[in-house]
Amino acid sequence: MQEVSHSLIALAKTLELRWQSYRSSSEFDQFVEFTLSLNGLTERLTQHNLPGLASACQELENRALAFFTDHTLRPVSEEQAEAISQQLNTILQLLHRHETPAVITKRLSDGPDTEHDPWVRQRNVLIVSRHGHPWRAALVEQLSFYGFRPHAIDWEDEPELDEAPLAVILVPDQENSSYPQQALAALQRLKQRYVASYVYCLSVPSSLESIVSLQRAGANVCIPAEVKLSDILSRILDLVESREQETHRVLIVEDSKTAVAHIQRALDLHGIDSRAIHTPLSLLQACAEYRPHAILMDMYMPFCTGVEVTRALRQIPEYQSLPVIYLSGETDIAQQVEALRLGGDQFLTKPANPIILASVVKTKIERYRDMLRSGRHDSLTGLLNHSAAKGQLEQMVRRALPAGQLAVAMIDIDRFKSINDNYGHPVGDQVIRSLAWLLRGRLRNTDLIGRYGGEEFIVALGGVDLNQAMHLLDRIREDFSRLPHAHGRGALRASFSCGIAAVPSQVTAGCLIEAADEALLQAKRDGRNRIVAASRKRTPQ
Ligand SMILES: Nc1nc2c(ncn2[C@@H]2O[C@H](COP(=O)(O)OP(=O)(O)OP(=O)(O)O)[C@@H](O)[C@H]2O)c(=O)[nH]1
Repeated sequence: MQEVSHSLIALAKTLELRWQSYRSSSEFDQFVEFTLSLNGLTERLTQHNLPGLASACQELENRALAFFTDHTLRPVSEEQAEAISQQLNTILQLLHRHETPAVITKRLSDGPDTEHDPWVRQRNVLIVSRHGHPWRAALVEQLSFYGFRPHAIDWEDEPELDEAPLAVILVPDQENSSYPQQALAALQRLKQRYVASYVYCLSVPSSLESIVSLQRAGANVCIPAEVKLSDILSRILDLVESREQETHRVLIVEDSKTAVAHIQRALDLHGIDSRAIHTPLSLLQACAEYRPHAILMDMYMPFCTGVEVTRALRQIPEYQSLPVIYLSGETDIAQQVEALRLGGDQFLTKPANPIILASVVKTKIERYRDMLRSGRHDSLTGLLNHSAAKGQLEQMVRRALPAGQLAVAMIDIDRFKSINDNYGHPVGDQVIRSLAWLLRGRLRNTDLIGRYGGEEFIVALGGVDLNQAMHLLDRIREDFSRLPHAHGRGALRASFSCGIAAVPSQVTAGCLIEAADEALLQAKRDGRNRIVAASRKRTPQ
């Protein structure tokens, strides 16, 4: 946690220094360096799930980038520089204020009933609506269950919060009609005060005019009128779900050493790892060893063209969708189109602007990762699916043994068939999703959470022993049993049973799952809505 906030603050410090260097020298090169730092900070804020701050940074970056393309704007006027200084100061102040709460502080609590249990995310969400709006109470109740601190205010009220909210949710009085002036004014006021908070406007009619006016006033997300409350919650929960931080690996296929140095510098500045090969003949070996997430391919090389190499690469199933970005001095549009038709993903003209190069590479890699992820994730809940969860558990066991700690819980919703039978499948699905959100909201990013079967989930907690896991999951069990699930005639309550096993009693992923499953069956036999610890050491088959 410390490490994360320090790295953000260090980046902010560099940014500030670069801006000061530019201000004292007025050299455009320094301005470029400042923009590069800004871009790095935006990326890092996105990775740290601070979308509000990231978009504030992005806005400043766009403002700065205008000076790259429009030469008539240079040198930067005093007035423009002052505006940039102010925008930068606001971002830096917010960043310092966010320093601790910005990062999810989830660690295993030593004492079970401490007031501020670190496993629970205490993050403010501001709901603005007319007094007594029916959605207000429902949002407050649901958000509290998932570990948020909701605050509801009327349109004209000033919020009294100890820190900026993660999100602001605007609920208009009338569904599916344009936001009245009073709501737009409140939105503007709040956005000015909480620059970094993410603003959701609910029940927005599908008219371009309405969406544009809300965006101008500061809305980040406009949710159409037909979207249900449960889906709105899922979007807010997605906001806090951190993505695993992974490095981006890029393989450069380029015969010119100068071009390689230029590209590697640009990638390096943006935290992208790279390796270069000077001949396409060693491409397959480099791909196997380095496992790149994208390839930057020169178009014209001594042995063959980039297009030929890419076509050959696409014959190998493993590399069929690996992003390939061509780099060439080629400006002939027809040639570029042909190159893309033959298997490339993007064409950049050399020498590429470093910011554009890094941003294209990152975008392509993110899309590629999303595509890979979709095969590993369950579509109803967004959690890891059965086989991906098993694979990840095996890795966690390997990392934990021989001396580390790891606990595995199998969780199964009680009498789920009767929920489906009495209230219908869509309500059953909603109960499954609610449990997924609760687990996502309460567990650490490093924990494994998977949907193991229909209404069965698997959880693996690294660095945690059996007793600690029992305590933690029991709190989640208790909260889940109190959570109301809306249906056509009111709300129902559900519960789950859970079995837990841990290393070192169990020494393989298979043994952990079997032992936890056996304990889960015992929990069902003992009356459900309870947690049972595995009692027996299993021998690996
Ligand atoms: N709505 C919905 N139902 C599902 C899904 N996957 C499985 N189910 C249903 O979940 C039910 C599971 O029922 P059972 O295994 O008999 O167990 P149970 O009713 O939960 O009872 P206990 O586990 O003994 O407490 C079956 O009726 C499945 O059809 C799903 O994705 N959505």
